[in-house]
Amino acid sequence: MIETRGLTKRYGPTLAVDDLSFTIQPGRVTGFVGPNGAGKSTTMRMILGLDRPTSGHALIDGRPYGDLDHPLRTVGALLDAKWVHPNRSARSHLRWLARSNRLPAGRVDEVLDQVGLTAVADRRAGTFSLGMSQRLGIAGALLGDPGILLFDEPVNGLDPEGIVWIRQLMRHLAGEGRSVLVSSHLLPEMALTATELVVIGRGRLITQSSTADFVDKAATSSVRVRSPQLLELAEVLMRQGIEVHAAPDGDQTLVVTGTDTAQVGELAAHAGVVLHELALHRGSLEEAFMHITGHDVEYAAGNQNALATTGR
Ligand SMILES: Nc1ncnc2c1ncn2[C@@H]1O[C@H](COP(=O)(O)OP(=O)(O)OP(=O)(O)O)[C@@H](O)[C@H]1O
Repeated sequence: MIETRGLTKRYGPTLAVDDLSFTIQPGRVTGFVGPNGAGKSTTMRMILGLDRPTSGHALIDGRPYGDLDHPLRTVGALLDAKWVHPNRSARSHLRWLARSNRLPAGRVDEVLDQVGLTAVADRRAGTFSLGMSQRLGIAGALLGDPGILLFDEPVNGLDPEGIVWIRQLMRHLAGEGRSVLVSSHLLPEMALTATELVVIGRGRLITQSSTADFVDKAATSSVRVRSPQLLELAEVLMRQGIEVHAAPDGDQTLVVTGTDTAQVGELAAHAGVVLHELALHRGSLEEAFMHITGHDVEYAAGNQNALATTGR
C-alpha cells in the first residue's frame, strides 16, 4: 500500500505538489492522471525517496522509502527508461542491479523472460529502441518481486503492440495482488488500463475514485437518435421537457440529453415516429476530465502533449 498525507513540494516559486493525500490499494491498477506539469513525476519521486517533500509525507507499507529494509523487494519503479548505461548489456545491467541489492542472480533470466527480452539480453542497452528500454526498465522494477510497483508514463513513445503488452502486464501484476500505480497524461489509455484513478491538476488532488464512477459522475451521457420524421420526434420529446439538439455530424439526427434510450424509444413509439437509429453515447474519460478539472485543462491547453489535446 502507498499512502501520501499532505504531500507538498515547492521548487522556488513553483508549487509542484500541493497538499496531496491519497491511498493506493493492492490488487488493482491505479491510474495517476493529470496534464503535463501537474506534479505526477515529482510525487512519484517523493514516494521513492528521490525528492524530499517540503512538507507532508509518503509512506510505503507504512514506512518512508528510506526506512525500508529491502527497498527493491518492497517497491519497484520505472521512472526513466533511458538511465541504463548504454555500454552495458541488458543482462549485465540486471545482474549488477541484482548483486547490489542482494537479490538472487536467477531472477535476472526470469524477468528477462517476463518482459520478452531474452533474445536480446546480451545486446548493448544503448542500441535498444524506446520500447525495448521500457521493457528493460520494467524488468529492473520486477527484479525484487515487489508487492508495489510504480510506472511513470510507461507507454510514452511505444508502438501499439508495446502499449497492449504494458496494459496486460499491469493488469496481470495487479491480479497477483500487487499495488500498481501508473502515471499518464493519456486518458483513453488509462480508461483501458486502470480500475481506479487519482486525478491531479496543478499539484492538487482533484478526485480519487473508480474509473467507472469518475466517468459516470463527470461526463454527461446522451442519446443519439436518427429518424426520417425528425421534426415530429423533436416536438414529442420537447413536449416532455426533454432537451434536444441537432447532431453536428449527422443528417436527420438528434442528440438528446437528460433521458435514456428506453424513454426516447417509448415516446417515439407512442407517437408513431419511425426510428432508424437509437444509441446511447457514454461520456468519455477525456470529457469527464475536462468537466471536472475545468481550469486545469485550460492550464494545459498551451502544451501540445497535454491532456486536452490527446486522443481524439
Ligand atoms: N527539479 C525541478 N526544479 C524546478 N521545478 C521542477 C522540478 N521538477 C519539476 N518541476 C516543476 O514542477 C511541476 C510539476 O512537474 P512534474 O514533472 O512533477 O509534473 P508531471 O505531472 O510529471 O508532468 P510531466 O508528465 O510533464 O512530467 C512543473 O511545473 C515542473 O516544471
